[in-house]
Amino acid sequence: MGRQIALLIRCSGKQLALYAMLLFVSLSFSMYILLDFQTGFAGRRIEFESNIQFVGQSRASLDDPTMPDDLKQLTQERIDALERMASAESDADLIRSASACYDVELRMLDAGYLVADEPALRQSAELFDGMSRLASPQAYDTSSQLPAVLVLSFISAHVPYIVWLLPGVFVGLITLRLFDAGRLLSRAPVSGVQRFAILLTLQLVLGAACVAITLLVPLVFALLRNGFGDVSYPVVFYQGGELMHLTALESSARVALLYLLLTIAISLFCQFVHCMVNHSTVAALTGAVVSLSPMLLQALLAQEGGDWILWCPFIYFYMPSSAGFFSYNPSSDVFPVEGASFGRGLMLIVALIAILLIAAFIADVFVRGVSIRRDRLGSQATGADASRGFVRASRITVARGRQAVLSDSSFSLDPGHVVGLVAPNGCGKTTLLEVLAGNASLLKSGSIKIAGVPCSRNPQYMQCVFLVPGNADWMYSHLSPDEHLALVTAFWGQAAGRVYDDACSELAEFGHKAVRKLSQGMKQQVALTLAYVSGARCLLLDESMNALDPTHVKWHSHTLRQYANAGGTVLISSHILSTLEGLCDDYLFIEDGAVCSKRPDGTVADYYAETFEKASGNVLP
Ligand SMILES: Nc1ncnc2c1ncn2[C@@H]1O[C@H](COP(=O)(O)OP(=O)(O)OP(=O)(O)O)[C@@H](O)[C@H]1O
Repeated sequence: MGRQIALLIRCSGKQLALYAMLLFVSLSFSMYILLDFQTGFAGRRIEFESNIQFVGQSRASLDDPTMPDDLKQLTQERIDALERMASAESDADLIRSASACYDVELRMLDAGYLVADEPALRQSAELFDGMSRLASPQAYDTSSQLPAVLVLSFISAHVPYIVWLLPGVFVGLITLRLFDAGRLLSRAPVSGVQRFAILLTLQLVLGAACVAITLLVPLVFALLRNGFGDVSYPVVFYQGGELMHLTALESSARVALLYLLLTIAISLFCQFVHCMVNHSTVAALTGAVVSLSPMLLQALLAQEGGDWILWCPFIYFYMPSSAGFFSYNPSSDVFPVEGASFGRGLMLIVALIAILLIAAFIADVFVRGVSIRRDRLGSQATGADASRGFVRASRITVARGRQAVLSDSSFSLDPGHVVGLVAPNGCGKTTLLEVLAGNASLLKSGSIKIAGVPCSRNPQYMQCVFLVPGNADWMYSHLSPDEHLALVTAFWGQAAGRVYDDACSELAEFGHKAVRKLSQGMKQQVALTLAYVSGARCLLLDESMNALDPTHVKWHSHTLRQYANAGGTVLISSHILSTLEGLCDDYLFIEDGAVCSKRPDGTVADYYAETFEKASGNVLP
């Protein structure tokens, strides 16, 4: 499994690089703006300066003989504090005298001499008291003065919340796309548990890489611009009604931890949704929309906080709130709800991730497991005339939704045979190939067995069979043929023989190009080579040679013959009957909604004309 995961990580490397580039451009731009951003303290300084203008007025009021003595005393103390602030030579002096000033104002408020917003005043007094107790309190006016490490929490507070969702959605999208229904790896012979473990590990590794990239961009930027700074720089803020003290490093570590957990939660949620809808884009978008809930909850919180909100893990993902406010700057808007704390949030988030993990696992393994149960039931049906053969279909009825496509059909395919599948458009060739390839949900009754294993997505069955669909959508457009070959070798784990080596060397010329840049014929060459490399004993080819040039038709016909001679079974559908003519030993025709096995006396083209064209009266002059 390690080899498979390592390969998938390597295959995702290009997308990761693209992510890093996009992020670098967008974050660098916002960082450029943010690094000159005024911190809250700049506002405080203005406030203090305007207070000092009132010193003169206050001093004059001291001459009023009617003024009570205790008020005179308090006013004098306030004037002293404001004057100390005005002449403060260091940040420490400024903060300590501001704290003394708030303290006097509080006493004036208590004595009934001051009319003010009491909660705000008390909070400011407490914050400045907390700051003034720090060993070296400092007051930075702009973000470009902050220690580099603190820029992470500063950025977390200012970058739009949507940026923090990007890695989770991105990781969800690129990992789940690999296993989307119909894609190459969705048919890999791995168990549900193994696939789940692969996806989970991939999400963790890529998620951690994305988080590292996202945090590294502002960190490098800040290092260049701000210098290293002091990692023990104090951060003071309110949380759940309590004054908190953190160092810059602790605050940034909280940001990184929350970010990683958020990424895991989103990608897990995407995986959970993917089990239900089997569409990676829908899953990733749903994950993104749900992940926006912290913003909605914050909006709710601002209006009315209720105790219930404390039990919503999503609100703790709101990083400016949970990780400590972005600087020394005293803040009162961090978790206004009493009882909310980072510790509690962490506990709830971990519980949420555990629940998502279990839910995704159950959905992934058990929801898909339904088809296995049905297949077991199907396998109990006894065959009428299909008692031998490597592939055995016994009285099968196949339907797409309510529309029956094939009814009550039995046939068998022997090893060493190349069998042509012939019928007019829409008769059910593709549907038959899909059901033979393990899509048991199409099988309504009867049984299909390959090498004695009942049709299902279970690994033993999927190991025996390899379907090459008619179009190239099942391959990964951003990966090269070489990467596809590596995936098939890693997941199917077979690949042997000279013929397969020859097929691979045929691709050497364009093996490094992304599949989306190949022509139709080149894509078909890649697809056929993947089939040989899989080592599956039964190949199902859906019009897989229609775009090949005559030379490649000859080459692959020869290869398929060798493949059959080595004990393989090939079922190939095509409308180009001349291609089948020189290649096939037997034929399956679909007539009147049922499959029948025949070896026509004359050419297959004559049989086709006789059976399908004359029957429909659709004969050209
Ligand atoms: N995805 C689908 N959803 C619903 N019905 C489908 C789907 N694909 C095919 N069908 C229906 O199933 C029937 C058989 O289609 P199928 O694609 O198996 O035929 P075919 O013989 O492969 O045709 P062609 O030669 O044109 O490729 C058709 O009636 C078609 O309308």
